[in-house]
Amino acid sequence: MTIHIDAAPGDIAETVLLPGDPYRAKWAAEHFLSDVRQVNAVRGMLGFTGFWQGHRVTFQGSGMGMPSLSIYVNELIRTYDAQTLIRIGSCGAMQSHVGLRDVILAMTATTLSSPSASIFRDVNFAPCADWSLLRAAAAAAESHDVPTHVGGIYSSDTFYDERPDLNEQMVRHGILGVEMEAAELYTLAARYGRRALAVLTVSDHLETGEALHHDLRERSFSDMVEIALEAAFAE
Ligand SMILES: O=P(O)(O)O[C@H]1O[C@H](CO)[C@@H](O)[C@H]1O
Ligand SMILES: O=c1cc[nH]c(=O)[nH]1
Repeated sequence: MTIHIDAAPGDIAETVLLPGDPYRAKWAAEHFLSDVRQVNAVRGMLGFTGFWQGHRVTFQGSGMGMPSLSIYVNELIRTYDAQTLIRIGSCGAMQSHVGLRDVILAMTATTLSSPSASIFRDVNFAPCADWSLLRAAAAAAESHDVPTHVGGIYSSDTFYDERPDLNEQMVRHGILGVEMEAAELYTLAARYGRRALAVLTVSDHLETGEALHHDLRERSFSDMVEIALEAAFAE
């Protein structure tokens, strides 16, 4: 048990999929896992452990933003010894060739700040995905009928952004989409020698202003979840 996760030792699988939304964790666990058990409800940040094709998996909500994700990922790694951590999140598209509901595999995650920024001082650390997971996710995506893009994303501290100039620089440098957690996930995975990846579904488009209803963000991103599961257990 930790301060934020009520699971007993052994209740959390080595492979943890992390949606920001705890109700996406509930939907995904009910939809994709068998023999499912709820393992966390502290602060409503739901977690579930079950089996996907014989493999033990935990879906654990991580909340919104890097400070929240940092709490869950620190506890999942340091107390529960999680080895593979895959974020399954929504994001805003930043390029015109990226469409609503497309999948993005985040090779790198640029950020202005993160809970880890202070330990790097003057260094601009480059948070990046685990190569074996990224390669496996790209291969898995080929058998899904969903346009998939691999490249850099931007992990922002704000959803309601007041710095359009920053977004302009991201767009100019080919950043595919914006979300709020991956950079800290990649940094913590690097620190503790774990595997991490962010598989994202485009829920908003910064250029067109399109935005999916919250019900769809919670319960419709099946391709993203399947790609993450297939990557996690690829041979
Ligand atoms: O859908 P999730 O996984 O929460 O991810 C995105 O959605 C939230 C903002 O609506 C932020 O957490 C952002 O990163
Ligand atoms: O951080 C996020 C997440 C989803 N959509 C956005 O536009 N931003």
